Amino acid sequence: MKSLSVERVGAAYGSTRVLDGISFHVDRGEMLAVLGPSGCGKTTLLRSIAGLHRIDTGSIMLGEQLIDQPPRVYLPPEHRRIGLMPQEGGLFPHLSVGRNVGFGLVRPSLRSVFADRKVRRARVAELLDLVGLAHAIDARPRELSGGQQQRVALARALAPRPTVLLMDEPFAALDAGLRANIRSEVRAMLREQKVASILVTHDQAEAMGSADRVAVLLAGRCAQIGEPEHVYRAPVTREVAAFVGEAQFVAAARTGSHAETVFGKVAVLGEGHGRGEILIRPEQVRLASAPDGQFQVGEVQFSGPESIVTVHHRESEISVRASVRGEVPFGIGSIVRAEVAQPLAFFDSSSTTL
Ligand SMILES: Nc1ncnc2c1ncn2[C@@H]1O[C@H](COP(=O)(O)OP(=O)(O)OP(=O)(O)O)[C@@H](O)[C@H]1O
Repeated sequence: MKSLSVERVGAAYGSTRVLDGISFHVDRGEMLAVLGPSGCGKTTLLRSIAGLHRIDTGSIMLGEQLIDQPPRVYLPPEHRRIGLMPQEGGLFPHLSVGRNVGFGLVRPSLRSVFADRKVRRARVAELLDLVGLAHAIDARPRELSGGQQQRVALARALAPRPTVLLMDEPFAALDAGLRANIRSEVRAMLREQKVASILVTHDQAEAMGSADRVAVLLAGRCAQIGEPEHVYRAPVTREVAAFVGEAQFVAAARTGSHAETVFGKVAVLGEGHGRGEILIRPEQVRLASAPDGQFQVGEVQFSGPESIVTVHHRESEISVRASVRGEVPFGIGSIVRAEVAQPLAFFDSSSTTL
């Protein structure tokens, strides 16, 4: 069941177009991550859905309700059942944790649901319990850690039972370890509460690891939307490929569903004929010591559980980076054989270049 449908939405600041015909939907309990370079319009997209920025074309539906369709329909933010969780939590420092969580329950559109003070109190207690902070109800935000403050912000956003939760870089201020924990807790809670959500992030691993689907926004357009693994393995353009992970492009000549490359004949996605490039991710390259190998090790970069090994093709200018888990069994100058996991994405010479 669709919780949010965005159809051909356009938005601008003055004469500068920022969103250009964006369409997607988010199902109940589903998380969509929006990835894209700085300035591509991610925040504007969230603000438009929340009603904080007026769109100029297209339409937005919340469940079955049309909430935006210029110039006729525009439901103000306080009447949209949409929660917003900003980067820094944005808690009110002078209010207790409990009052922060209860803040959104007194808005006019919720008067009928949360009119009774007892009902509001019960909802606040329920939410604080859900995020594991029932004991902190009377504390001030400054008495809590960064991670706890983000959990309060989540409780506050969820308290009014929003249909959709919008999160704008919600974990950016947290350090790496804490971030991974909070992220999976939040994901589990949203799934359990069946709240549809949109997560805006710069962090590719965060998007890939927590979202059900990923949308890549480039210059105000949705370049690709799909399951994380699909977007990663089968990006539609070189730009998308480079945006969702380390992308290496290696010359190839395609015949049908195969291509000739420095790795030999490889299977490629799709069919066609002509010159172009295959996409290779570092973890798709497998290296093995072999005196008759075609590659020579140029550099070994240790980085904890895996190392990045750069190998040079002995008969061309081509180099690729391979990720090797654990101990690297060969040193600089070693001759190795390189194989790639298939099938690989293929881009025609004529398609967009980076
Ligand atoms: N209030 C504003 N007035 C004019 N231009 C704006 C305004 N807010 C944003 N912009 C411009 O609109 C474009 C999109 O901005 P937006 O903040 O939506 O991008 P973003 O993808 O969220 O960027 P970031 O990842 O850096 O937060 C940018 O070029 C930005 O400079």
